[in-house]
Amino acid sequence: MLIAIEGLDGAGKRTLARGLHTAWQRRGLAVATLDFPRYHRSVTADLAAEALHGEHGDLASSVYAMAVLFALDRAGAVDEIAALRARHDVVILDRYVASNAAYSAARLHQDADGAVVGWVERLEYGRLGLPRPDRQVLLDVSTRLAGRRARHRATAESDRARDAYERDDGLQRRTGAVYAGLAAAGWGGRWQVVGGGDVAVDPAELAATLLTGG
Ligand SMILES: Nc1ncnc2c1ncn2[C@@H]1O[C@H](COP(=O)(O)OP(=O)(O)O)[C@@H](O)[C@H]1O
Ligand SMILES: Cc1cn([C@H]2C[C@H](O)[C@@H](COP(=O)(O)OP(=O)(O)O)O2)c(=O)[nH]c1=O
Repeated sequence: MLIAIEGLDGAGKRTLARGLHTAWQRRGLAVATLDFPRYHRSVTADLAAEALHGEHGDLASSVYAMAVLFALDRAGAVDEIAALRARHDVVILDRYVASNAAYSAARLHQDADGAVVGWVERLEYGRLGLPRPDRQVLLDVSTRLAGRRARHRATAESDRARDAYERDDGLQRRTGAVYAGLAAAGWGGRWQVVGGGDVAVDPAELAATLLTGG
């Protein structure tokens, strides 16, 4: 089973991915987690991060160029995803293709049925041959809470200074709206929205629901 966790910067995706990982392991399942972008393992991922921290000239100003970098990072992981799936019952992806759709549409002030969302779908699921996830989990926390956590993390961890996307409150708000639209439309497969109203998500409970298909 391929499960993608999606949401805003600071939504708590990494924390939830760890919680799901532990919950499934406790049930005796073989679990693997893969984070995107694959920092320090993929040059394209590192270039994208560096661009979002002000390097590489006007690279970050191009929505499509940034999306191509993130997409090529994933394209380089197609074999790795297949190998992980072959050896595990569940593979958790911390961000996946829908991140590109949501952030790119938000940057262009488009919504979930805008042109760039279709372009991401054709590029990544089409040309680059990325597998569609069995389930996409949208961790739907408010922009306010996600922003507060991202700011806190930036002060607590020296290597986590906020990047251009994280500093842009308007972008985060629009990204949240696009994510909601993608989930409502079932973009790229089935979605489960959790955490709405900033309620705490119980990973063990969610792990059980995802397995039973509820
Ligand atoms: N449910 C939660 N309750 C309280 N703090 C949380 C929760 N989830 C995440 N955090 C904290 O918020 C920050 C961002 O969480 P993280 O999982 O790294 O988010 P993301 O991967 O979505 O950017 C971290 O400092 C984390 O410890
Ligand atoms: C994976 C991915 C991330 N992004 C954006 C979301 C984030 O704002 C930014 C960095 O990804 P993120 O996973 O949040 O990295 P960090 O650990 O540095 O916080 O890139 C895309 O626009 N498209 C993608 O495909």
